[in-house]
Amino acid sequence: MKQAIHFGAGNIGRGFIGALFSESGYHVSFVDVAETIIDGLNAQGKYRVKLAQEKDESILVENVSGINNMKDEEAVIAKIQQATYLTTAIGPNILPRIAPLIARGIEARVTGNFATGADLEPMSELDVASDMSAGSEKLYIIACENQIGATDILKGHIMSHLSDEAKADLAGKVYFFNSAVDRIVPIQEGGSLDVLVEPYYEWVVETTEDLPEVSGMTIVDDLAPFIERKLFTVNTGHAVIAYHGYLAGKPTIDKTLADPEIEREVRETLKETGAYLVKQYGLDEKTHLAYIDKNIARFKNAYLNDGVTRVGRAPIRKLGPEDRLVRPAVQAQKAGLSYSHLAKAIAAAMLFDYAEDEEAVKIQELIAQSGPELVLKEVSGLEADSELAQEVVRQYRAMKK
Ligand SMILES: NC(=O)c1ccc[n+]([C@@H]2O[C@H](COP(=O)([O-])OP(=O)(O)OC[C@H]3O[C@@H](n4cnc5c(N)ncnc54)[C@H](O)[C@@H]3O)[C@@H](O)[C@H]2O)c1
Ligand SMILES: O=P(O)(O)OC[C@@H](O)[C@@H](O)[C@H](O)[C@H](O)CO
Repeated sequence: MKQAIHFGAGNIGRGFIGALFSESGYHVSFVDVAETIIDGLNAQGKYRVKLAQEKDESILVENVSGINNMKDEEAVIAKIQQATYLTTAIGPNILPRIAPLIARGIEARVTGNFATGADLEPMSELDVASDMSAGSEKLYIIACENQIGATDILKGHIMSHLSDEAKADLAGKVYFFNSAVDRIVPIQEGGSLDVLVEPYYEWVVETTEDLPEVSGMTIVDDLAPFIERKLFTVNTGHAVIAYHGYLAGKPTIDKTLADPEIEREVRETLKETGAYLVKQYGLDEKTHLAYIDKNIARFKNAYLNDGVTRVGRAPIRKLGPEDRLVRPAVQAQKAGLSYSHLAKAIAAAMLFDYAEDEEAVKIQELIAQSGPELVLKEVSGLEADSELAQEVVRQYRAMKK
């Protein structure tokens, strides 16, 4: 059977990427530190992806297993040697931590070093033949994270752990492609392996190579408009709802959007990112407005029960210079476009004082030390005298009252 190895058996891993590989005839080996999930995958070998909609509908995901990378690095290395695809959905902050192990797998694959062979599953002649016809002598690596250039970033970490011999031998054998991944998958309740997901999905991969078929994967030769359109519409909109919802004491995204004031704020913010995207990528304005409407309808899906604290999670990452709030605001300012609603969203993110989120706690500590200006400088790369930083601080002080 064709092999895919996926790092991160969480919401998107099981609910989206792993499910697509399984549907495409791959055996999916999930790599994770969550013992219960890994044990469950090995015990059951299957789970269901349930659609968050009125009609009861679910998809059976089969041919799955799990490896705990804290306990069995050799099994991960062995799987990397067999895989056609290696994907991640683990969170941008974790990519540097898994890179050394991925590098060991690649090293073993391209040079033969480190290979124990002990954990390699025997493949039938038919499997070998079908793998060769699918091009499995090549390994395709795709990071599926909400981050611009996530695969390039992962590649940089992997390269720093490879020997010169392996680096020289990668061409034609190991490929790295950036991607944009879109499907809302909330935190799962109940502890089963099954995953509740929204019906909509989009997975866009940037390459000019001819890839072995994976259902649901869209290939483009330039990802920039896709990832920016996604990140600065779906994720900007989501973040605005999460941070304003949190401040208003709302539990979920759909319940927050039921407040017409907040819906108006979301639309105004997305008009700002939209004006930048339309100008930058020559998008058709009407089509983009329809894209905004479509996403607001997705956010209203009450079957998802998606918490504002999940969507607002990791505010240091979300306030980063290349992320969903600061980058479009900086770009809008540079282009002479309006950015006041984005500034308000940045201010709201700095007021996200959720005690169970380590990054939120860290931001509150920085603010307590030296005010919001320090966060904007240290986290967002904005100098205190920039117009954007001044507007954010003004909004922050107004909202804090
Ligand atoms: N959930 C969504 O709606 C959604 C949609 C699109 C993209 N994404 C992106 O997908 C990525 C994953 O998000 P998620 O919602 O699935 O998160 P998640 O927390 O559900 O899954 C992440 C998984 O990674 C595992 N993990 C953490 N550290 C690890 C380590 N060192 N080694 C191995 N496994 C480790 C965790 O145990 C967890 O199972 C993020 O980049 C996110 O932005 C999420
Ligand atoms: O995953 P994050 O923390 O980058 O962002 C939270 C949500 O906006 C995100 O997970 C969305 O649900 C997802 O990106 C939809 O495709």
